[in-house]
Amino acid sequence: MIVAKNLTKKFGKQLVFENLNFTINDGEFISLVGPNGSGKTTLVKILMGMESKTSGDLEVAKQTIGYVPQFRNIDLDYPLSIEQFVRLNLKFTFSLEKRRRDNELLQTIMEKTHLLTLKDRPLGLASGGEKQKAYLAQALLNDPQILILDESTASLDVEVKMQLMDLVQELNQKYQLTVIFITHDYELTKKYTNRALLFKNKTIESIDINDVSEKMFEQEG
Ligand SMILES: Nc1ncnc2c1ncn2[C@@H]1O[C@H](COP(=O)(O)OP(=O)(O)OP(=O)(O)O)[C@@H](O)[C@H]1O
Repeated sequence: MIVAKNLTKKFGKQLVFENLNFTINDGEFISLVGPNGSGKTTLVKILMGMESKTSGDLEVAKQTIGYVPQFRNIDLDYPLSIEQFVRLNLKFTFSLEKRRRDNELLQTIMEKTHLLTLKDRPLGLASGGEKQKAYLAQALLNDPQILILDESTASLDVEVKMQLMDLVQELNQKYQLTVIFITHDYELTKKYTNRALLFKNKTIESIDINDVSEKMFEQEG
């Protein structure tokens, strides 16, 4: 569970948001919505311990967080295969027993993300959707209870976006994974998420999914 109490963030004199109060329950699929610069990434960074808060509290029960970043361009001659790339998130160990368990875990994750048949494909030659699945698999390797998707679908075409979101939905439903989806996409919010947290006027509002409207996705603050 994630609980924010009067959470405030300033960069120097610039107020990003103030007095955020919200709760995210285990197993929820939440969208984090708001205009450019409203503080979505900053909030997520505070959640992951990468950025400090100015005041208030943000409590996260002892849970591991997996982070799937925005789509990245990868050179065509990037030297790792999909499986080798996913493996980067495994800590090196001399223990043979630990290595055996890591390999089993890797296989399970590759299966869950439907990457087994693609494992030897060079990452640089993989399609946008396949790359995104590889980032997802890498994030899942730490067995997170919370998954953050940072506009992960932004530059994918509609069909591929849906495939990725279907997969995340499957993980959310089967394993009670909490998902926080940072997005500017109205359709995906409506189709996949249970609730929206909307940044507005430097604070945050919880919006029932039935009340989420296209207007909330307009970019002007
Ligand atoms: N390290 C930093 N130092 C100073 N200002 C920052 C820093 N990081 C972010 N900001 C500012 O804080 C505000 C919120 O930025 P943030 O990236 O959280 O917005 P966002 O809602 O994620 O935007 P977008 O939808 O464009 O990704 C912006 O005005 C940004 O310029």
